[in-house]
Amino acid sequence: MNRYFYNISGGNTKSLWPSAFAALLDGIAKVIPAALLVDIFNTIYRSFAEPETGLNTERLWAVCAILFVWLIVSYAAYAWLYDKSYKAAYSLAASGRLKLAEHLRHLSLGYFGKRDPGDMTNLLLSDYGQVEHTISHNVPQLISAIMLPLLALVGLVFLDWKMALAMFVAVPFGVLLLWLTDALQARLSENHVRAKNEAASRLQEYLAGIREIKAHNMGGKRFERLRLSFDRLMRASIRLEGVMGPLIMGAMLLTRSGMTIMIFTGSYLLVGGTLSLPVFLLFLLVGSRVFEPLTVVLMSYGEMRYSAYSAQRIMDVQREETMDGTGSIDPHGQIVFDLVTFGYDANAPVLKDLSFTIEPNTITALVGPSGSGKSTVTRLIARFWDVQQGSIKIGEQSIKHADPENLLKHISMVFQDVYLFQDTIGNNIRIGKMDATQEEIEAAAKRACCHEFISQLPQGYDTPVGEGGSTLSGGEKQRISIARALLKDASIVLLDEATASLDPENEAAVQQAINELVARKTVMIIAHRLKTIQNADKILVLEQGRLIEAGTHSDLCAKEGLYANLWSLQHDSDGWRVK
Ligand SMILES: Nc1ncnc2c1ncn2[C@@H]1O[C@H](COP(=O)(O)OP(=O)(O)OP(=O)(O)O)[C@@H](O)[C@H]1O
Repeated sequence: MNRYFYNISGGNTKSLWPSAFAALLDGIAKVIPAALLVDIFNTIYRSFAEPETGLNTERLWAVCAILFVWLIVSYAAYAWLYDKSYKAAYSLAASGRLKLAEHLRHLSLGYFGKRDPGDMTNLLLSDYGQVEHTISHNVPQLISAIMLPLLALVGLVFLDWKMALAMFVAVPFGVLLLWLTDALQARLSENHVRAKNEAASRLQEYLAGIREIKAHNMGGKRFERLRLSFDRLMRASIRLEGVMGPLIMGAMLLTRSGMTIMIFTGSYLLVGGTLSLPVFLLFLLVGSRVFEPLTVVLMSYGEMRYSAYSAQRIMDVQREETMDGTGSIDPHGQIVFDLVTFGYDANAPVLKDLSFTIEPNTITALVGPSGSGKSTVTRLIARFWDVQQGSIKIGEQSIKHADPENLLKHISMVFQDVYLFQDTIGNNIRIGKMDATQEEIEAAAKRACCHEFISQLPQGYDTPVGEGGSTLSGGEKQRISIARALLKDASIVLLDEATASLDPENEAAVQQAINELVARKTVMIIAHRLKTIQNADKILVLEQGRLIEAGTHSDLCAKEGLYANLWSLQHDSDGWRVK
């Protein structure tokens, strides 16, 4: 139970206390009118049983006054309960989501490779939603449902222990039934959450890939995957409700049977003359109050069990080890790879014993066949992953111990597949420097050769772009990402050169933008067309993750190795060149 509360509160159990206390007050407030009603009945009953004393109107008025005060106090308690429990739930979920998103930012990219993006979205939205609901609704109910019977039991035992025993005798059996089915409930909930996440992920995949699905006429196959996932969800839902429903109903009936047992016992004792009518009435009234929240909480037991798995999933991600470090790099230092071995899967190295040095303010090109590990090298410099063997140093600092924020502050990256956020063009450029002025943004855009096309758009820099930048051409997106990098003005530039697929006009503009970007920087460029890098200071040739050649263009041509071979194979038109 401790673990349950620990998990649903995201490790902050104290945040549940105000709502628990409010629920307790609310619970107490609920039994008071029952006791007062019995007093009213008692007063009226006595005026009939002992006519000579007459009706004690003063007492009746006093009880009415207390009832009135109770009304105000219970309203205040209820309002407080609402305020505390909802605030606790929503603020826990909001801060928890942000904390988790921040935590995700510090995880290795390898972690995301192992998980479905749809699953991560569900974790942040659906799982937190589930936990939010449990904290705002189920936890206060649970506290009220436990405390109320306990308080009632203590009070009623003094009044008539036999009646109190009759009232609560069935409760342990109801709880026992639930306890016995706990493991089954946990398994069914787990299956259901998994099926729900799977269906949401398939749906997300289907919508994100709708263009490809249409283009390749894949509707049938992909739709089949989607249909199957919905089918699995339906079966998991039926199993969850169909199996757990009767069991929970059984536990509820068992618990509620206490009321019937008590009525039988009360009638028997009343007839036998060992129980007074007002006390019997008091038991009936308190009983109806006590069993109501108990029943509600048993009904929501399934939901609480369900949210336990959601909370567990959230905590599992929270416990994932982050990429930490405190060191600062010297952005003007050498970049040194020393016997680096790395694989996305530790047992299948993609880079093997890789050693090289990049001098500051020089341009180094990475060349090699597809899959030889070029992109992997650039990702390792930015510490998207940590290496398994060897070390990467920038200046004297091993990046394994560098603060990732400090490291990335000094690196600009331009990828082939540019991602633009669903925001204005101006704000997409501003990502390079969040406090940039409009003038700085426009200056960067001019240097990246995108000011002209942006200015021609109806809303200029305020033009919104669709998620992923779907409303712009490939070349336009490339230039916006270069403008971002120019605005950032980092000392190290990692560039996945991507002009090959552009039309000549766009290509010339992107080439000019790249020239602006790489001037006076330490640059590592992945070259797809060798003509573009023939003037690089150093060319590294990779094959199957090993460095097989290194030198200038003329050195490598003279060697007549892989580079010379690739060079002679390429017949590209004139393109961008390192000056
Ligand atoms: N995120 C990843 N998870 C697992 N394996 C990966 C991942 N990224 C790349 N790989 C694998 O690592 C190897 C090297 O990939 P990398 O992208 O570094 O090669 P590359 O030389 O840049 O290729 P290309 O020129 O085609 O872009 C490939 O076998 C690739 O399948």
